[in-house]
Amino acid sequence: MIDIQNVTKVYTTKKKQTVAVDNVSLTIRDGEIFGIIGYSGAGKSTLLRCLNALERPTSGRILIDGIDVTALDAKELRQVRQKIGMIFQHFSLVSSKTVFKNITFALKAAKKPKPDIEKRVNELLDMVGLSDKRDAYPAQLSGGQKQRVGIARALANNPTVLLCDEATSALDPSTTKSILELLKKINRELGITIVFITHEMEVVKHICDRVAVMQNGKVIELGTVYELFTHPKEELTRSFVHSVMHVDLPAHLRETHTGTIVKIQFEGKSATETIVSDMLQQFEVKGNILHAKIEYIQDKPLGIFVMELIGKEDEIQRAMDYIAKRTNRLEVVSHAA
Ligand SMILES: Nc1ncnc2c1ncn2[C@@H]1O[C@H](COP(=O)(O)OP(=O)(O)OP(=O)(O)O)[C@@H](O)[C@H]1O
Repeated sequence: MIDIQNVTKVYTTKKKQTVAVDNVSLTIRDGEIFGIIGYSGAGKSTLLRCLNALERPTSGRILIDGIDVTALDAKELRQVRQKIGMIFQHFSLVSSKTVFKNITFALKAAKKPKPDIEKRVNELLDMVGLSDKRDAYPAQLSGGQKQRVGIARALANNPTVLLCDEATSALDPSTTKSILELLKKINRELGITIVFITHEMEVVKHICDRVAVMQNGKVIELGTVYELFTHPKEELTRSFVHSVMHVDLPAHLRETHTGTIVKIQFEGKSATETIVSDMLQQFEVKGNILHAKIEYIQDKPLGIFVMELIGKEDEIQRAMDYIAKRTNRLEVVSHAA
């Protein structure tokens, strides 16, 4: 378990003081994939770097499996760091060394015997699907392959925690997906706790169990990914959710419609029920679907429908009340013209 207790990090330069992390407290459970999302400058990297003591907090404590990493001397820190792997946005590979050498580096640093090193590197290359690239140099690899080497290197010493600093931000969408799938597999099969920082809600949706939203050094919202997608409380969280779930209508549709336009959110069970067709059968209204999107988040459905309801005013109201009762989430986008 990672227990972050009242962590503050202040950078002091000649000109100014920056509070990069502002009194953050979080508990990250064993075996979960925990996301930290925020825009540039929110303090995500600084907080992540505090977890493996690349940065020392100005105040507060971080306990990893009960060990206070903020209070270790250099030797103790080296030992603890072997249990905390890290991968980076720009991979941080040594360009003059082969894939094999890049990975052995971590094992040599941990003073592993030579025959063990050879065996372990082959295992790792197999795990990340790069056995055929053992003798290639980083320049001969694609971005996704470089990140796979980064992952193999981070896992070399069997860490219990893997820190991911914008690990897919330099990759295209399909390569991002394959790296996220690999990380999920590692989490599932090896039970490694993953902390993933990102500015992309799509990534959070794909991989995380829980997520903290950071702004100006503070955690402003925390919950399971499904909770945040279905009931975002803060404006910033809503805008992150909107970036994935957006169902904006073209302006001309808003202008030319004759009926009442409603937006309906279906969550969990309600997404699998025949609510719309029941409504159309029970009330004298016609429904015209203008926009619809269903996402599966943590394997649970979340649907957003934008519909135009056409009929008499009181019948539309009764139809809307019916849907609101069964879904709890109905919003009138625009009244009948
Ligand atoms: N070494 C440093 N010295 C001074 N200020 C720093 C240092 N590192 C970060 N900062 C400042 O701390 C704040 C938080 O930066 P941080 O890199 O943690 O944010 P972030 O959310 O990870 O953003 P990004 O994704 O752009 O890295 C920013 O205002 C940044 O300028």
